[in-house]
Amino acid sequence: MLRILTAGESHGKGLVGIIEGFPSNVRVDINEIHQDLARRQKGYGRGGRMKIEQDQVEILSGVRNGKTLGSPIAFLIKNKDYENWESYMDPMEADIETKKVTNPRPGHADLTGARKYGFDDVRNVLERSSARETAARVAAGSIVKQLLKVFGIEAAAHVTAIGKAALEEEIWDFEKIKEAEDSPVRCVDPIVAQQMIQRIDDAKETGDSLGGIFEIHIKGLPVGLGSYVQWDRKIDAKLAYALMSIQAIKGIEFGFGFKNAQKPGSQVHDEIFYERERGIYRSTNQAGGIEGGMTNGEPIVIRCAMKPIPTLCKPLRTIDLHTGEPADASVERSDTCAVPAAAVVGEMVALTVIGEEFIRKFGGDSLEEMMQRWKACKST
Ligand SMILES: Cc1cc2nc3c(=O)[nH]c(=O)nc-3n(C[C@H](O)[C@H](O)[C@H](O)COP(=O)(O)O)c2cc1C
Ligand SMILES: C=C(O[C@@H]1CC(C(=O)O)=C[C@@H](OP(=O)(O)O)[C@H]1O)C(=O)O
Repeated sequence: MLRILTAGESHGKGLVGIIEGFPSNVRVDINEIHQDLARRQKGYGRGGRMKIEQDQVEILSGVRNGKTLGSPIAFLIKNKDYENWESYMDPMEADIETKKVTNPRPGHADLTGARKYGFDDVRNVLERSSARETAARVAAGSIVKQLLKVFGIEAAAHVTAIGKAALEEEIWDFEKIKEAEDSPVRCVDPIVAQQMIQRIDDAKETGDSLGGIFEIHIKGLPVGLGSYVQWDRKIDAKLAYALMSIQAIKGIEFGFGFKNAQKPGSQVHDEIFYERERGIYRSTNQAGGIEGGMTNGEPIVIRCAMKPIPTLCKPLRTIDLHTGEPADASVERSDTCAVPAAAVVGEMVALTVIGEEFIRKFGGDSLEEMMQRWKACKST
């Protein structure tokens, strides 16, 4: 079973990731991990922190001479910002008296985290609840991506809405979606992209923040990842779990999930056809590639809704944790909008779920073993 764990505080020394249950003999290209880390850092609307960091991964174990060993892969991503925070974040000798954060931000983990863990300093919560953690998940996802690529599985993500600026047209062409990479807001339509940029500028100007929607497409999938036989083996359920765990993701749909709810079945379900050369196929993919908790061979299409960033430069009302008196929510610096970055995180997190199911179906010891079983499965 593939398992991924992360550790690390946002302004601590760094982020650590462990990938357990990854097969041996998979070639790992560190430059590709760096490219994915850089993709996550980009995107119009990010704040000052992204000017400080330039995420690079150091692999600590589980890889030898560029190939995986089957042992746990551990890696480190250093936080450059740590040098500015060392005196407050040193694991053994931090100054915990000055610079206490006592005004919890509505929408962030601050208040409930402090009450749950018994802190009088919200810093103890915000450090780990921060989406800085997603850098480690992207690095892990990038390694899983390199395994899946060997089997022709690829993912891409694009942003379909930022605030009210939204794409009207549905885009299901994978190559077109990849073009979103060239857009500062990761949107394939340059006119809509410009509207999105304008919305972000307006929000920044007024001290506000924005959320939006991104869409993930995964192609090249075999039939039958996941299963209908038990509730916790359904692949849509697993994807939803993993994607909802990304900071600020509050909604998810597969295919035309919400639109389909308003249509009769005759206009929704993807009819089944067969041709000798082509095999079994569908002419539509309204289900988004998943039926009965299993991949049906069509591309997976998932849409995720991200709420607006909780830290507002024009702060919302809150209370001072120590006195209970009304106060402005704390603000140091913040992203105005991070939907383009979250799209990359979503892409990578979804690939880790696909990787987990792929390993479950085709065996997880070595790449060669997986290849044999995959080929055998393909020829049936
Ligand atoms: C890529 C990314 C960047 C984010 N940047 C910020 C930020 O700069 N400021 C902020 O307050 N929240 C930011 N968030 C959102 C918070 O981390 C998130 O809202 C918080 O952890 C509370 O969790 P919840 O929204 O899932 O309930 C970001 C989220 C993502 C995915
Ligand atoms: C550090 C990252 O995102 C951070 C996520 C985040 C939050 O509250 O989630 C708050 C901000 O951190 P800071 O307060 O240091 O500016 C973002 O920059 C990152 O994506 O690498």
